[in-house]
Amino acid sequence: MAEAALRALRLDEVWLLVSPGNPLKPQAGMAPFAHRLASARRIADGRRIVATDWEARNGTRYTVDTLAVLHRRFPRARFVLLLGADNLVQLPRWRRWTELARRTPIAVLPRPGWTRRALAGQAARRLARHRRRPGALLVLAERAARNGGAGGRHAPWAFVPAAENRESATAIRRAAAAEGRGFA
Ligand SMILES: Nc1ncnc2c1ncn2[C@@H]1O[C@H](COP(=O)(O)OP(=O)(O)OP(=O)(O)O)[C@@H](O)[C@H]1O
Ligand SMILES: O=C(O)c1ccc[n+]([C@@H]2O[C@H](COP(=O)([O-])O)[C@@H](O)[C@H]2O)c1
Repeated sequence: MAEAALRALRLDEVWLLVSPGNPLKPQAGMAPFAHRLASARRIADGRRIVATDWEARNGTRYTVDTLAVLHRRFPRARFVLLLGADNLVQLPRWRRWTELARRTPIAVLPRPGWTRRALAGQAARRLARHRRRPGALLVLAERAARNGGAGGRHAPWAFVPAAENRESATAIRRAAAAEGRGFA
């Protein structure tokens, strides 16, 4: 997902923001934060794909708050929020999601069983007039920043056509539990 986004959106870096706890997911069965961070670090290359404990260090759990802190801390950087298609379906349940989508460009990657539903879902319909092609996201974000940034236009979003990947954290947790492996 990170590699496809790097290429399609022409990003400088992808940050894997390891969540201290998704506000909409039960903690039960979740690997401890340190294990999840270590696991993300193993798949990152430490150069263009970087795993980070930013949310844990800054005390934010809701993405709208995390991005507000990131924008303040790195005012010259242009951030794009990368989401799997399942999360676009869920987006209307996120805290202050319309504000999040207005301020932050979003790129959605396909996920088996979710892509079609996501592109026909509530968030996609509500944001339809702000949809652009992937290559345009950063150009538009740069233009918006030059014209006054957050107070200006609605941020764009895009669907990134990429190969689908069947992996799922739930399936990995289930397989580990069934084999009595716990968290590797
Ligand atoms: N196979 C996948 N294809 C596309 N996006 C994915 C895939 N797996 C995870 N993602 C996306 O990566 C982000 C982090 O996902 P996470 O690490 O929670 O895995 P998950 O498989 O979605 O977890 P769970 O199974 O617990 O719901 C989310 O935006 C999710 O949509
Ligand atoms: O801000 C919210 O209300 C919100 C609700 C659900 C999920 N998120 C974030 O979405 C990201 C993906 O969640 P997950 O569990 O699918 O990896 C993770 O950073 C979560 O904190 C954020």
